[in-house]
Amino acid sequence: MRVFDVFIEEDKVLSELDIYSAVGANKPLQVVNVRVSVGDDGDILIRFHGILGSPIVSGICIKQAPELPTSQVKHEHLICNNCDTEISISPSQKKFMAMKFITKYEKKIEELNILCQRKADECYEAWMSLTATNQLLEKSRMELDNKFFENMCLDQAIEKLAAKLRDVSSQYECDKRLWSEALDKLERKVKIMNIEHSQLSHEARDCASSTSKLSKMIFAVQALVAQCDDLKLKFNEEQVKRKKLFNEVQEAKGNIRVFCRCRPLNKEEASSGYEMVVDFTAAKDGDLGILTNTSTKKIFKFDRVYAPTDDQVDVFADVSPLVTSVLDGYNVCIFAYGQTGTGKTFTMEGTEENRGFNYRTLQTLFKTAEERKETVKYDISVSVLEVYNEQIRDLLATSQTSKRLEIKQVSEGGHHVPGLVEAKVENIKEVWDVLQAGSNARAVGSNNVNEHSSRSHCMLCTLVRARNLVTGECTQSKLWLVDLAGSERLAKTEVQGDRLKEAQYINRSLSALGDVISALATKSSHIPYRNSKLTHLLQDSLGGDSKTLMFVQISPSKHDLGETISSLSFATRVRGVELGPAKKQVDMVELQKLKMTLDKAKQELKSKDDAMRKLQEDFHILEVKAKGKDQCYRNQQEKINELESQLAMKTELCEKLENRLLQFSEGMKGKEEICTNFQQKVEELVNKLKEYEQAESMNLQYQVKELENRLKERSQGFELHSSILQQKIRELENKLTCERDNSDSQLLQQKIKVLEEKLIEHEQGECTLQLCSAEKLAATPILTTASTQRRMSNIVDVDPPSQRTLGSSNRTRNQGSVLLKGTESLRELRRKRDIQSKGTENNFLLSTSLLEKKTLSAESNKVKHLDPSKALARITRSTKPASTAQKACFISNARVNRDAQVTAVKETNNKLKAWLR
Ligand SMILES: Nc1ncnc2c1ncn2[C@@H]1O[C@H](COP(=O)(O)OP(=O)(O)OP(=O)(O)O)[C@@H](O)[C@H]1O
Repeated sequence: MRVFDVFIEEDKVLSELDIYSAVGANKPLQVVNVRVSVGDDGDILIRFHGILGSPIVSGICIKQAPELPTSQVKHEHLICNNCDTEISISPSQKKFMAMKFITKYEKKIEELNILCQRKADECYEAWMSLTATNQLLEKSRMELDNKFFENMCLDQAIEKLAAKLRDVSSQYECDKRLWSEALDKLERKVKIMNIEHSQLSHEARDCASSTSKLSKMIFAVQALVAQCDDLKLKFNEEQVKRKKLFNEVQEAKGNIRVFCRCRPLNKEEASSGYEMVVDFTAAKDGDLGILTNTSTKKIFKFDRVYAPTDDQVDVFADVSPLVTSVLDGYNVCIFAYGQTGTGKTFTMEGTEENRGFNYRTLQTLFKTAEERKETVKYDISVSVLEVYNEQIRDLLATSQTSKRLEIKQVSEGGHHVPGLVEAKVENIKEVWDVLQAGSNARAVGSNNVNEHSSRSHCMLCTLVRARNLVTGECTQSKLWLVDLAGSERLAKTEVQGDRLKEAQYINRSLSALGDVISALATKSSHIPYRNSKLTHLLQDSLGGDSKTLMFVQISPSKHDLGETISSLSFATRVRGVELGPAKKQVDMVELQKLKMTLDKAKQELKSKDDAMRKLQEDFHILEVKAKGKDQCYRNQQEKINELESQLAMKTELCEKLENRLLQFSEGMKGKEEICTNFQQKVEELVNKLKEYEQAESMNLQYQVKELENRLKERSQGFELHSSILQQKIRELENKLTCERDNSDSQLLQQKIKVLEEKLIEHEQGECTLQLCSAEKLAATPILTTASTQRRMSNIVDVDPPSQRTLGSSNRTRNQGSVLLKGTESLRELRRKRDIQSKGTENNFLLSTSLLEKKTLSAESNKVKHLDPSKALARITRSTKPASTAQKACFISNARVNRDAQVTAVKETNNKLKAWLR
């Protein structure tokens, strides 16, 4: 496409100039603001002013313009300054001259541009160093801010810690107060409890002292009571025994007691096939049935009936009370009557495995005597004898003498056999030895009925001498245990000679016994005791005041039925004998003495009873008192125990609380130490921060001063340079006025204007930098938290587009300024900024300077034919936007500058016009 038709208006050289983007393109490019000129040497110079980016030009088509006819050429005239003559010049000459001037001016402009570029570079370098310094400064500020922030954090942490410490200390104080109050309360309670404890202890001590006396009295009374109780117990025991004996006496009253015992069938009888004729169905009631034949049964009644199955123990259990009555001073006679071989010896003597009455009786006597040894002293002696053929034979005599033993009466009712051995026995072993000796010495023969039957009456006499230690009563009693000889009828035995004689003696003695019993039964005035040795010996123990027990021994065999019935009949007769109540065999001499002692004892007992009664009353009173005291003491003791337990608990609690208090106080001490350490650290940090700030501020001041000096120097140099430039411009203006008629003057003027604008902007940029440094200088020494924050916020709030707008508006408004007035406006601006720097924010001026710098940079980029946007970006990267207030201030300042510049440009234009006129 054709860019323009005519290149030079007056002297058309080129008619067309087409630019193509591709070789062989049909249409040329449409390019705006491209200027083409032809130099003196005919070179064509093409300027692409409005091109953005880097387009490739592939081809340029130039067409030479056709020469104008002479009639169309206009001749101009020049007037000589010396002679005022008109000199006609042709357009070509004029053109040549203009070209010369233009070339000259262009060279100058180029030089100025180069100079300006150099200055711009210097300014840029200065700006860059300033930016670096600013960055350093910013970094320092950031560090300072960080430090400040850290300091703030530390302050906050300290405040928090202090608040915590305050809370803890307040809590501690509160707790301490509470604990101290609680401790005071506890101490008061403890004191009260201690007082109460001491009072109670005192009371307890009093009680204890009183109780000791009381206890003494109690002990004494208790001893008396124990004695009394013991006496009572003994008395009761005696009473019981007496009652028992009384009952027994009552039982025995009037009758000789008869027990019937039946042996079992022996082997011979069993083998012979003899039947049992004894019925024991009613044996418990004392009834014994004898089957006389198959249809009839004869009943015999006795005190006790023992079956063959009853052993020695069972039998003796019923006899033992009678035996022990010997110890009470009664004469007792127990004899076994019955047919030979019915078990008389078995019952009285027994065997080693089954001991009989003799052994068991003496055993019981010794046992009872031992039991009563504290109250009664017993002397027991034993005599063993037999009556054989009416002769008394001492079975304990070691040597048989020819002298016959005779029975002699020693006192009323009392009989004695002089020369009879009375073996004093102390224990049961001695008794057994004695019994064995007697048994061995007993004459044992054999006959047809029972080869082992004895043919003599074996008699064991136990003489008991008793002395009551309490009452002093003395008794002498006898116990006769008699194993009678067999009672079988003579006809049946068919004995002859000595055996017959033995049998006759036995029968005679047994019939004498029967006579005595009959006499006793009939209560005859004469009892024929002396008819036989047996009855004579048993005189004091059979009938009268004595207790008699007869064991009738029977055989169960049918073979012995007749003898059995005979024995039972005899026993029945004996059972019917009423002897009357038994009497104690008391020694009369001793009796008198005993009566005396009894009276005395009674009197003593009476007095003792009275004393006892009094003591009992006193004891009762004391007991009641003691009980009351005991109760009181128990209550006091319980209270003491309770108080002691409470005291222990409280003491434990106090100890625990004290321990906790100590622990807490130790913890508090540790915390206080930590807090003081923190405070010290914080103080150290604050001092360090202050020192660091001072050092930083000093450094910054120094750097700013250096920059200021450098800027001053540069501004001075720039002023000098600008004054030189102004002079040159004046010269150029002068020259231009000379060529006012020249057709190229307008173009030159425009170029000059552009250069002036650039110069003014450059100056403004320099001034702004100076102001900025001055403001920094003013702002740096005093750094406060608020100002820093405001500065930060202001930097953030800057609006880049507005800056650009302002920059562009400034640029457009300054286009019409005049160079001279521009320098004046610069001075004015500096003055105003100096004033403003004292009252306005540093950042505002910094941003203003940055905006100026941006404008300058943009213009300088235009000069350097560089991309303005890049230059602007480079500048804006190192700066931060200003706030709205700052923008307003900046706009107002810019307006002032602009007005001043406009007025200056107007004045300059007026002057130029006048000068040109
Ligand atoms: N109750 C009994 N239980 C068992 N055996 C008995 C019983 N009674 C007697 N005997 C036995 O009968 C036999 C004769 O007894 P024992 O010699 O005692 O009779 P006795 O009447 O004493 O005769 P004698 O008149 O000839 O002396 C003995 O062997 C004895 O062991």
